[in-house]
Amino acid sequence: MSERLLVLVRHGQSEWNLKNLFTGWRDPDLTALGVEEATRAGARLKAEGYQFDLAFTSELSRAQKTLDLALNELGQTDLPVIKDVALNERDYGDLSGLNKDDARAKWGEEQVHVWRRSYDVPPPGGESLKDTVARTLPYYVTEILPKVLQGNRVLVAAHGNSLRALIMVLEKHTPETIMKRELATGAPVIYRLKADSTVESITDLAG
Ligand SMILES: O=C(O)[C@@H](CO)OP(=O)(O)O
Repeated sequence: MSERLLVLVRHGQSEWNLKNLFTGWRDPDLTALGVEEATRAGARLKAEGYQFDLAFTSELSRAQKTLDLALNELGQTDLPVIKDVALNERDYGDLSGLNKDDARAKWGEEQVHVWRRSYDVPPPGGESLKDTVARTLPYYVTEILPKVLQGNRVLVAAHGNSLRALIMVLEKHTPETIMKRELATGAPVIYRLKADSTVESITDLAG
């Protein structure tokens, strides 16, 4: 029987997560803690007995490095890896590089929360979650999902908001409930899919 296994993991802490800066498409490296989180993610997956046939990641180094570190722990450094811009973080536009607390002081707590977590209000010059879904979902449907349904065990290392875009569909969130769905760095979320591509089970390896 096919496993139909899909594991999503957000990259480990980045330099800009640590500095509390809006990151989006900017390309900071992982911190030492981020390296540790990514390594731990791979070790957790290995301890639970997971192995993979294929991996996907974004074109940003924090996600690629997280994947490399996890695969190293899994003993799967030769796994085929597909990198695509469709899995990049949500573009934060003009907010990229700004400090989140400075932004709250300038535009107010509520406005910044709306930019960060609302479904369809984009930050100035950037993408809303809805815009992000519009590029990640077609990629998921055409490139990732068919591989899972064919029986490949698939690992995806990407970003808080590009993964929330996929999770919105997988977990059937509404624009309201997705606002509260946070994803911890380096914490794999394991989905088993049914043959009709809906979710059979979810296991969160957070903590
Ligand atoms: O800065 C970013 O790109 C994201 C993810 O770290 O931040 P936020 O949680 O504000 O969407």
